[in-house]
Amino acid sequence: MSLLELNRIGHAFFGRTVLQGISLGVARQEIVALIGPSGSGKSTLAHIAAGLVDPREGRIIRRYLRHAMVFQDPRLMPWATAADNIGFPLRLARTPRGMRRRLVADAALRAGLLPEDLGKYPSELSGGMRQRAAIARALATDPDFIYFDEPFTALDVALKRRMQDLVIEAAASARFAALFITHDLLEAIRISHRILVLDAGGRGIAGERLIPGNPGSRDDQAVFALRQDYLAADPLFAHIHDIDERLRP
Ligand SMILES: Nc1ncnc2c1ncn2[C@@H]1O[C@H](COP(=O)(O)OP(=O)(O)OP(=O)(O)O)[C@@H](O)[C@H]1O
Repeated sequence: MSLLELNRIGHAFFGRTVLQGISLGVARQEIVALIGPSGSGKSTLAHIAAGLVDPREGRIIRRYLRHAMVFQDPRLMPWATAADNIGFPLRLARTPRGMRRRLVADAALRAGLLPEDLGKYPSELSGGMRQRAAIARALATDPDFIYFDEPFTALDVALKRRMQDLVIEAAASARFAALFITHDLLEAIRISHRILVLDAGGRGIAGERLIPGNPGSRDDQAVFALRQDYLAADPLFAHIHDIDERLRP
C-alpha cells in the first residue's frame, strides 16, 4: 500500500490550469523522482501533496506518520544558529531540551555538518552547509516521508553529487520514502527507484520508468549511459527541457 497516494489531482491559479488528472503513488521506502519541464507544476504538486496548498480537484491519501520538506532555498532563520534551526521543528513539537540536543547533533552528523558548525549562523555557512542544515532539520524529526523540491539546483556539480549521496545514504539508513522533484535527469536516475515524468502541457503523468538497481548501487557509467539512452531514444523524455509556457495553448 502506498505511503502517499494522489488521485486525479487538478489545480489552477487565477483560472489558469496548472495541473490536471495527476495520479501517483509512493511506496514505503521508495524514492520517486518527479521530473518535468520548467513551469509544468512540479512544485505546486509537491505543495499540494504535502498539504500546503489545497487542490481544486482530486484526493490525497497520506499514510505516513510524519513528513518533512527540503526546498531549493534552505529557508533557515538568519537570527538563529544552525543548531537552533535544525532543532526548530523539535521545539515546535515540545521535545525536551536534552533530547533535542541529542537529536540535533545526530541529524547534523548524518547531514555531514561538523560539531563546530552548529554554533554558526546561516550567514557564516557556505551554500552547501546551509543546505546540509536544511537536510539535518528534515532528518531531525525522524520523518518517514520527505518532500524534496529541487533541493540541489543552485549547487555546483561536485557539491550536488555529494548532497545526492547524502540523501541516498540517509534514505537507506533512516528508511524514509521521498518524492524528489528535479529537472535534472541525471540526478533523478542517481537518486530514485522510479522516475515519473509530468506531461509538458500539465495533463497528468506522461509516463514512468523504473530505474534498474538501487540508488547508491549504480555505477557512474551506467547512470550516464541510461541518461543518454533516455534523452536520445525515449520519447517520454523528449520535452523535459522545454519551458512549458511556450507549449501551452
Ligand atoms: N502561487 C501562485 N500563484 C499564481 N501562479 C502560480 C503560483 N505558484 C505557481 N504558479 C504558476 O504555476 C505554474 C507552475 O509552477 P510550479 O512552480 O509549480 O512549476 P515547476 O514545474 O515547479 O517549475 P520550475 O521547474 O521552474 O520550478 C507556473 O506557471 C507558475 O507561474
